[in-house]
Amino acid sequence: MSLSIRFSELSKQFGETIALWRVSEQLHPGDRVSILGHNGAGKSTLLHILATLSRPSSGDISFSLDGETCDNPKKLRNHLTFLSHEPMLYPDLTAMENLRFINRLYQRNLSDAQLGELLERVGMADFAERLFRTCSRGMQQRLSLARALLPQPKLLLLDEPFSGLDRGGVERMKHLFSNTEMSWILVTHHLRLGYELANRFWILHRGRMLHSLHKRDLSYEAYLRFCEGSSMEEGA
Ligand SMILES: Nc1ncnc2c1ncn2[C@@H]1O[C@H](COP(=O)(O)OP(=O)(O)OP(=O)(O)O)[C@@H](O)[C@H]1O
Repeated sequence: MSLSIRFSELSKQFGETIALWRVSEQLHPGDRVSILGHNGAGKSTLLHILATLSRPSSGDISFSLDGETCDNPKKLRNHLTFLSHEPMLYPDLTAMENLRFINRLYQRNLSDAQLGELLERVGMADFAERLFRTCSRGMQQRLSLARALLPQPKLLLLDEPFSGLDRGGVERMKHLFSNTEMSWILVTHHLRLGYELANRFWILHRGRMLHSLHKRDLSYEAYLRFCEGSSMEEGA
């Protein structure tokens, strides 16, 4: 199963605020995109629309599964998952119980051993029996990633996935995002990580797509200059 997205002239307004203005792009299977831009540039707004969680005020967006147009959000959400600021996990369930619940929700039939392996991949194997509400912020972030990976999506939408993670957590996520056939779209203020991991870059500025770049032939210095053009500061 492959997933592609094409959107054109997408705009989103919240009352008087123009969050996105006539943004057009395409996402092909295997694309790894970093979305960059200053605070309020429209990155999360775009990600929410791509996640089918928000509708644009105007413009067109079309999703294809194996080349067939699909406009059923429920079906699409089986193939794309979203790691947002909200953990979307149950505070009074343990890490493992949360994964069992998500497993049933997506009807994936993974065994406890497979769920254990997933916890291992995100570095949470030692905390399988810990209640989610008693997990530290970084642990919660790791478990949120496990939730997003569990359905084995074709596209992972990632809003600041590195926030709250220690160095080991960042390294694990880097490894996961570099060694996957999944497409992903990453919103980040970490310019270096955004460059290292992605093969495409969408730079937003005041709701507009200022630059859409491919990594081939684009040095880190040149990339930084494009980012600086939208007056961003380099992240850690
Ligand atoms: N639900 C909302 N209601 C009203 N305004 C909103 C809403 N969501 C976003 N906005 C506004 O839309 C604009 C774009 O916000 P968005 O969250 O997409 O930016 P961002 O690039 O993700 O910013 P940041 O880097 O700070 O997370 C901002 O001016 C924001 O205040």
